[in-house]
Amino acid sequence: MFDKSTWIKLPRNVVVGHDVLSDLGAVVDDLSVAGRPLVVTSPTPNRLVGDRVRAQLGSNPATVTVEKAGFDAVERVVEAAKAEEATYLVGLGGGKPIDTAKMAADRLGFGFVSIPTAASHDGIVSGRSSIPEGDTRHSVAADPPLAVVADTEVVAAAPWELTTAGCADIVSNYTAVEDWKLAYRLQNVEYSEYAGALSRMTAEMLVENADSIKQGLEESAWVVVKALVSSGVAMSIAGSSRPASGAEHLFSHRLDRIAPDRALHGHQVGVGAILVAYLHEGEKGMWRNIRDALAVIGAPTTAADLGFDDETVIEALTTAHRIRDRYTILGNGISEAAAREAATKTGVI
Ligand SMILES: NC(=O)C1=CN([C@@H]2O[C@H](COP(=O)(O)OP(=O)(O)OC[C@H]3O[C@@H](n4cnc5c(N)ncnc54)[C@H](O)[C@@H]3O)[C@@H](O)[C@H]2O)C=CC1
Ligand SMILES: O=C(CO)COP(=O)(O)O
Ligand SMILES: [Zn+2]
Repeated sequence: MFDKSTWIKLPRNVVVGHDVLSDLGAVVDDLSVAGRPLVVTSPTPNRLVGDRVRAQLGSNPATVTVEKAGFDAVERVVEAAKAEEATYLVGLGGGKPIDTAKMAADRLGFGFVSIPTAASHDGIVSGRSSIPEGDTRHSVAADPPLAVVADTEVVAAAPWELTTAGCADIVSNYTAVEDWKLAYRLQNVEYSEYAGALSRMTAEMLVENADSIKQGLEESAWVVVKALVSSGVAMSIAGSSRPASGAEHLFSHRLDRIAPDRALHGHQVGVGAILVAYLHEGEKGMWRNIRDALAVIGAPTTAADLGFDDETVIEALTTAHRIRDRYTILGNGISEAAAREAATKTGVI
């Protein structure tokens, strides 16, 4: 008897482009969400476009400003939503307020709208939240946004390193998919050909366009946001972050525990992808293409670029497998000698 089933949750409206913030009211109307919104943002995005967003939402919606991500912030948003009798949330800003809104919406059983002001990683469109707590970080499943409204004029004006971090998060899909396939072959982990192919194609298209991704060009923001959307869709199809998160993400999550907020998520996973590609295929493999693409974009390719010393990178690489139960090329852990060889041969240290 055929007994398979799948449930793919996707955003209903994805609106990307020049001045699309002016369409926000229409996008929300189209969702048919009744009642009042609560805007969840952080200080800079609020200062830059908060008033424009609120004007589009009508009825002068209340705003919660998140300075620091974490479960406390999620709780504060939940309480504010109840106090304001809000019926849906609007996440406005970078990954921090969007993840907070996503988690709070999940807790409340509300829908939420994502308005990214930076293309810093694929969490701005995905159904995953990454919430820090103490020196750990929880990666939690939630529903994806009902709508994504990404104004490329706003995104293009964000600090350039946020965009290069988003690019590197996409480039890291190469190794994430290789890890996923490996887990399928060795551990019989469920693998989706569609999600794997979409994720890899997204990385390939970004790398092919790497030369045209330039600071100050709104077209670059367009290319990167579209890639982040595509990567988010791959995760939705898979029903997990597997298509976009393999050993390079474990490495980054480990760095986050050793030194929180030292470097951007995307930059860490980019350097992780160089190392992990080397571990998969050795000296003649993809790692050079990954490194060169990151270098063209202007993303970090070495430990020093990230602001880490060599020993921290070795520690993170040899202990990354402990982060979560996700089979990757790291298996049950690689030796210090293997980690040092990979990091040295690739020029990461
Ligand atoms: N859901 C997921 O899969 C993932 C979620 N995350 C979460 O995302 C957070 C990191 O994301 P970020 O976007 O780096 O954090 P963020 O929201 O703190 O933004 C980074 C900085 O950029 C500024 N910014 C944003 N847009 C701007 C603009 N248009 N102009 C000027 N400044 C602007 C913000 O004010 C902030 O200072 C982490 O705290 C983590 O919790 C990180 C990785 C993956
Ligand atoms: O960052 C992500 C994908 O790019 C999400 O992955 P995690 O599930 O490892 O948090
Ligand atoms: Zn990521």
